Amino acid sequence: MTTTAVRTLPAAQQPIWPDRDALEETVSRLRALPALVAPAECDRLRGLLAAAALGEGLLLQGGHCAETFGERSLQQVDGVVTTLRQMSEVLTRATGLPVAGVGRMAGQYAKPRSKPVETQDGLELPAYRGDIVNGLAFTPEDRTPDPRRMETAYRMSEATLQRITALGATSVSGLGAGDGSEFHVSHEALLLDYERALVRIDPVTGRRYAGSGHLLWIGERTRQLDGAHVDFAASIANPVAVKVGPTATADELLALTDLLDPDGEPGRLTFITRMGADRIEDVLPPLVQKVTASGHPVLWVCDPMHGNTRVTDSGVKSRRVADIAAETRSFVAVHRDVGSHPGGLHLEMTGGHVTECTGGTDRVSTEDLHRAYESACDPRLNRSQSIDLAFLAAERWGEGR
Ligand SMILES: O=C[C@H](O)[C@H](O)COP(=O)(O)O
Ligand SMILES: C=C(OP(=O)(O)O)C(=O)O
Ligand SMILES: [Mn+2]
Repeated sequence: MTTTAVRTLPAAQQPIWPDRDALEETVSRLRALPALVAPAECDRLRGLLAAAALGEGLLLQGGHCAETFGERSLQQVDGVVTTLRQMSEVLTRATGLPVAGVGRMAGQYAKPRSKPVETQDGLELPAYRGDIVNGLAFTPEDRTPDPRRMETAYRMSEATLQRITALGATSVSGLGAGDGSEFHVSHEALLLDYERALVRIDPVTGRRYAGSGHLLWIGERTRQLDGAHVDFAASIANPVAVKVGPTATADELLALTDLLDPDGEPGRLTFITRMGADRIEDVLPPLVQKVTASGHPVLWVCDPMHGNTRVTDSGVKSRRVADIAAETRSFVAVHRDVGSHPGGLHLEMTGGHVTECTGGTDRVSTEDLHRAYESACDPRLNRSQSIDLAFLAAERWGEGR
């Protein structure tokens, strides 16, 4: 498909940029910048995901719902990477399987929203769509989409990758395979002006790679078969994932495998299911059965966060660790029943002591939520709740081995 044709496909969840000149300027500047990740690094991750898809490994993907701009966000990188590493160790010890650590990091700046606008005290403004689009403060200045933010997102991603490298958790080629310190980055490929501007051709192979992150996923709200996001994912050689919610049908998933992984190459395509603890046991089995029967070697991963969001009586978005644990348990049980491999976890989490989800060893209560609610979007597991979940997962995954 030509670039012109790609641009005419419907693209959900895109901002309306008021300043078109600034958009064009920013896009041409981004086009001239180097890719943030290298093709060989993306291929290396694809290899790790292939092992997981074949039952010989696990994916542990985690980080903030929405990364934000500024120094504070860079300071939080260490906590997320360290927590993911500790969780990986717990999982590897219990299962004997290598765990591919992948951050929701260095590019997780764009958010799809349920509503395009937010109203407070009679004032209606555009919804916050992530720091790459607009600001969180409820003012007309902040909420007006500003395309120049895309260049800031690039610079912040660059600084985040440097920080990860400084931690010795660098991805890939440099540190060599299998030494336990590999780390890759991922984000939702939502903002197409940004993603398209960072696609680069690998001079070695001539293949097109997204240069914005190693693994990109398509969200639940933008996975339309005839939409621009799926088309974009089909056009790049990186490993890709798709979020799969409870309304997905087996036919849709089979169509996605045909569009995104026509050659059935393990490691190319991951389905991240996010059904909700109360629905997973009804809706997941037929999907897994039919995709498995088709012979496509997709990697199945559980996001136990997005199907379990609730709004408290005081209007705060939260999640219960008990629901997150229950969906994780059911995910493993469903795959064991079908005979497929439960391939890992996708989490919204942080290394800090936030109070956004309730429960866990440190017993965060609904009353505690206001104490340290720092997320710009969805509620994350704090450090201790993340480690709790790693032990729960280790128990479940360890049982069948
Ligand atoms: O992170 C995911 C979505 O952006 C988020 O769940 C949407 O939340 P909303 O319903 O507040 O728009
Ligand atoms: C938007 C997200 O999830 P989903 O597409 O599954 O709703 C997310 O992962 O933050
Ligand atoms: Mn989220």
